[in-house]
Amino acid sequence: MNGSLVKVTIPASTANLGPGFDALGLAFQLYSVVEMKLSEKTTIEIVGKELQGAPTDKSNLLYQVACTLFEKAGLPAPELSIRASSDAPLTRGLGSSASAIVGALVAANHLAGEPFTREELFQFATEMEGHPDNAGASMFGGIIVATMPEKAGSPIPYIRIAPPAGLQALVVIPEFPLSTEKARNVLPQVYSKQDVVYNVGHSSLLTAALAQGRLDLLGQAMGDRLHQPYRAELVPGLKDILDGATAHGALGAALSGAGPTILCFFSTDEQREKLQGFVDNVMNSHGISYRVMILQPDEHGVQVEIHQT
Ligand SMILES: Nc1ncnc2c1ncn2[C@@H]1O[C@H](COP(=O)(O)OP(=O)(O)OP(=O)(O)O)[C@@H](O)[C@H]1O
Ligand SMILES: N[C@@H](CCO)C(=O)O
Repeated sequence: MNGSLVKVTIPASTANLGPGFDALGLAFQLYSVVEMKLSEKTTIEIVGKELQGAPTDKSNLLYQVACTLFEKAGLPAPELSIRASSDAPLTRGLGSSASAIVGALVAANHLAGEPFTREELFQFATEMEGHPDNAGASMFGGIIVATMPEKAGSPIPYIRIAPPAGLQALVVIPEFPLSTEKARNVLPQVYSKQDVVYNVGHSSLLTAALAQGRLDLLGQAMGDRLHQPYRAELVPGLKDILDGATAHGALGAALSGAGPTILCFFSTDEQREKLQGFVDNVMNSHGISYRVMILQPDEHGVQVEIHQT
């Protein structure tokens, strides 16, 4: 039996950045940790308050993903000792499921003797999530531009962009959870040509602005008509923040992933202070409990330490 303990640190992430629905992701310096080793009998320990509620039996996502990795490698289902903790909350739009999937794949791949490359692990993570935005950011760090491949089962085409210098995010995290499934179920099946053209233009401009460090264009480029207008009914305060953020210090604002977290980009202390007062007013006027975090982009993606036991 491989006696090593694999410790994996995975960044949380935000997806979409407004118009880049299922295509753009950004990693944050907000981390979860998965420790995994082969064992006689499976045990799963969940540490800290953010992951409370996650199952501690073999239905746990981390165990399930590790088993899938072993199966893909042609190995029998393993018994594992798993310990998980996180500074990022579950079901809030900060990519917890993607970071868990990425962490479990990377850890299990080491225990299985590294049969797969990082690119292949990204493909598996994307297939499990159904879209590459959060998974790419957690795997590689920085800003990820990615799409599903034309042919199922093929490598995921993506480009990583270094985050522009000085870019920071103020994230407003409501206390209530919102599952991605619920937030996808409110989206229409069909869109008008005008709305599709709007998003193609905005997402393209946003990607180019991020690549060239044009923070001045984020406010215009982050407009979206594909998901935020429909998800606003699930997130009190979202519409007010999206409508008013750039007049109150933000470079641009968006729903983070499927929500309910709301993301406001800024780059100076003055902008942050103005924004903080604005979001406090909006959230309090809606009577919503929330917390605010200031987050910097993560540049490294998933990190691995191996400890011999
Ligand atoms: N460390 C973990 N251990 C077990 N299950 C986890 C872990 N992290 C996330 N999950 C599972 O992922 C679910 C959350 O996934 P969901 O896609 O709804 O939200 P999210 O990933 O936090 O948000 P988003 O995808 O919008 O950024 C949790 O309810 C839980 O089942
Ligand atoms: N792109 C996804 C992210 C959440 O997993 C969505 O907005 O539904």
